[in-house]
Amino acid sequence: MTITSTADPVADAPGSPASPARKPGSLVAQDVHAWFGDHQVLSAVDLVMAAGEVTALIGPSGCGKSTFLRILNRMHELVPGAALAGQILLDGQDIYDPSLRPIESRRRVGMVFQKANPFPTMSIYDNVLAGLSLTGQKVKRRGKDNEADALVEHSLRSAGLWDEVRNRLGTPGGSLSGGQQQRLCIARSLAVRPDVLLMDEPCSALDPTSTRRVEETIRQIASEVTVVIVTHNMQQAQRVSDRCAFFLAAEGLPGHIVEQGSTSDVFERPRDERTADYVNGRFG
Ligand SMILES: Nc1ncnc2c1ncn2[C@@H]1O[C@H](COP(=O)(O)OP(=O)(O)OP(=O)(O)O)[C@@H](O)[C@H]1O
Repeated sequence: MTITSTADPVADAPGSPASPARKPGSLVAQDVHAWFGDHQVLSAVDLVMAAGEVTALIGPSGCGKSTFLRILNRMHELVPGAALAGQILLDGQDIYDPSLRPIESRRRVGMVFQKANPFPTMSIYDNVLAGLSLTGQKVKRRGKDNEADALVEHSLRSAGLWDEVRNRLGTPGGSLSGGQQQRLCIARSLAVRPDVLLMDEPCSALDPTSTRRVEETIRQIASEVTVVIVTHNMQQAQRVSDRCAFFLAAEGLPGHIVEQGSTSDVFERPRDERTADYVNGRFG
């Protein structure tokens, strides 16, 4: 798919990608319902994902966590037959407002996927910058006003990868280990200066050591970008998140949030018996 943009390509405008300062956004889901054709998969989801916090979405397979994540950056509407109702407010503005272009919503709310997907033959350096053209942003890459170098370094530092790749920025992204590739994808997402970063099981393809590095990265980036992460790993949810939402889809019914709260409350003092059973591994 070719994405074209009419965005102003002035690189040094306020809020341009070259400016390193970032501000986490607050995301609020209000009364969200979702369907694939006639099949309703989410019902009445209300969730506040506070600025600068990590929110974990947990729950058994098929309860709608990934669907909810895709609704948060308008990727759900790309699925044929998909529909939704409700509101997603990013810093108070509905991302589905007709005046806001989907491409802008997807820049402000980035996504990191289950399997790392760098461009394998493209250099590490160019991989970091690859998201900019897709979102209509430009940075000056040559001459004394070069802004790209600083942006690449800042993004790789934020993603916890700089020290490992600083001397090999010209080598292909595909030459990195799986865990490094996932952190490269996080750097690529950060380079477009999102307010929120969505992560769909970002460690499920990684070994325990790489998983811990990505988890450290998630904690580090939370000061500059709000994180919403789907995970099946209960220890991971406890290690990385500030707040948790437990989704469940009872037999034949759409998924909904059974319980949400601080991660310590959800794990140590769950109010609902089903939450207690799930977080203690008794089902799912
Ligand atoms: N593209 C699609 N077309 C039709 N139905 C879909 C599609 N994607 C998901 N579904 C259905 O929507 C429901 C929720 O799926 P979703 O992937 O959001 O759940 P999940 O909680 O993320 O599951 P998992 O933990 O296994 O990834 C499931 O019943 C699933 O079969």
